[in-house]
Amino acid sequence: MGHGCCPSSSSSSNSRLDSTSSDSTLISPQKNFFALKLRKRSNSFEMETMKGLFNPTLTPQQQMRRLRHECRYADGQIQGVIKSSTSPYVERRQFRRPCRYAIACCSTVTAIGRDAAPTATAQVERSVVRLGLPSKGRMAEETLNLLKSCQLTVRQLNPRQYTADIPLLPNLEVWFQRPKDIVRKLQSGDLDLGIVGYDTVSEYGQGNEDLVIVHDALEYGACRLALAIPKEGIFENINSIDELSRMTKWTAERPLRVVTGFTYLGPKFLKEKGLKHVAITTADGALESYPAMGTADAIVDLVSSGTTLRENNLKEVEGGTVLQSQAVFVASKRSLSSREGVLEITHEMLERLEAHLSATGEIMVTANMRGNSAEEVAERVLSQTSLSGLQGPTVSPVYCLRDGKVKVDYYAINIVVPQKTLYKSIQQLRSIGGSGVLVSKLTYIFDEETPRWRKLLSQLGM
Ligand SMILES: Nc1ncnc2c1ncn2[C@@H]1O[C@H](COP(=O)(O)OP(=O)(O)OP(=O)(O)O)[C@@H](O)[C@H]1O
Ligand SMILES: O=P(O)(O)OC[C@H]1O[C@H](OP(=O)(O)OP(=O)(O)O)[C@H](O)[C@@H]1O
Repeated sequence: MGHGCCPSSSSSSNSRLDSTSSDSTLISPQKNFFALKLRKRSNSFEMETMKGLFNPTLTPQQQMRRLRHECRYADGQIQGVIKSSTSPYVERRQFRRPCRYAIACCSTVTAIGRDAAPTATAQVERSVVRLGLPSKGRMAEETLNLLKSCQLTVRQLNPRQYTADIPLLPNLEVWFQRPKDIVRKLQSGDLDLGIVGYDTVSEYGQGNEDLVIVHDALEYGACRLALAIPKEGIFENINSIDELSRMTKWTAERPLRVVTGFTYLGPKFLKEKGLKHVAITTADGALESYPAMGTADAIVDLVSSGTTLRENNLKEVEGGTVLQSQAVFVASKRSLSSREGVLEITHEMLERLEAHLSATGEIMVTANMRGNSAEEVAERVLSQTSLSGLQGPTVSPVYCLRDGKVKVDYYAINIVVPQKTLYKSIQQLRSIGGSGVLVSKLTYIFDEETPRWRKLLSQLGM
């Protein structure tokens, strides 16, 4: 596989391309990596950079087509020449409309067929660590918000770009991908870390032992994968999975028709539950409409509030929950063990996530209290049910100067209390003589060493 870059894009026949500046080409030392700079001819200071990775599952032709498409999105008027000089595939393309931009591209794209499996063999050499985040959909925004709350703000220069970074973690690249692709790319080695729903890890990871859950409860994206059947008709008296499996109606000729987007977890679950005559069909959305349309008897789909099921006259049954899900932090064991920097970044991210999540919903309360000694003040505080704090109150003397002498009349107390019981805590503090109460938000609560980190190390055999 060659590596290098083309000179700035060559001029086109309409000679309006201006790309003599070396700035129009950005060279990445990584293989299979492309980088473009789009330069506005009239204003050489206005530049846009696009970075990306050649997708090994696409042919070079498909890849270049996608690249052209992306370039157009970067600016509605971009026209130019795309050139890939060192690869087996070289494209020179002129666009019809007048060119205002020059586009140069360096690549080492190789002719890997579309059907090439995303296995570890397709892994590119790189020194940077890669984190996959959901590019869109219901997980995207909350993922970015969570990272931001942990001071791991993701910086995306252009909303159409698939890459971004986290300034606090310099050796990390962020890749925005569809949740299922994050799981696939962790397995193929194209990503090292990811944040997705546990349902997605389970469905697309299919028990792959290389995937390891680093943090299993990021506290958003909560839902469950569940079997649901119509409330009425033949299912009126069926309220459990056992009752469903005992229905004599289902035969090899007329099986229970189940529609699901979870074609790995769904059938596996039904088999484990002893349902013998089942025909699975797959669909992408609006599964709840299938039973009413008569195209399925049951569905296996995600449920969170249950509204969609209710509105479509469907019900869950006892024992019909395939799995409970929420957002998780997942990693490739292979990357953790062998790629430099992955373990360190994982540790820092895990510590920040845990400390932030521990602090969520907790409030720091500081107050002054008169007393004869720290012990006596502590006793008074501990006599109140809502003032015990995480490990008990911190009580420290407040020194003041009186008649030329240092005296202690007051003690400052610090306690962490749940936000929910804040008002009760304040009332209890006042009742034991607390005054000057300050309330402040907590960013992190760092524990000694997180059990999740110890568990991860043991899973890695460390
Ligand atoms: N009520 C819900 N319905 C569906 N997903 C939910 C729900 N609540 C939380 N989630 C989480 O959000 C994820 C779905 O996000 P999204 O809809 O963006 O993904 P997707 O449909 O898999 O995306 P794509 O179709 O582009 O691959 C689920 O995998 C799950 O973890
Ligand atoms: O229990 P509820 O809160 O009603 O949520 C459940 C619904 O949400 C999801 O659909 P989504 O809105 O993501 O659309 P989709 O089916 O097209 O993916 C899921 O597939 C259910 O249909």
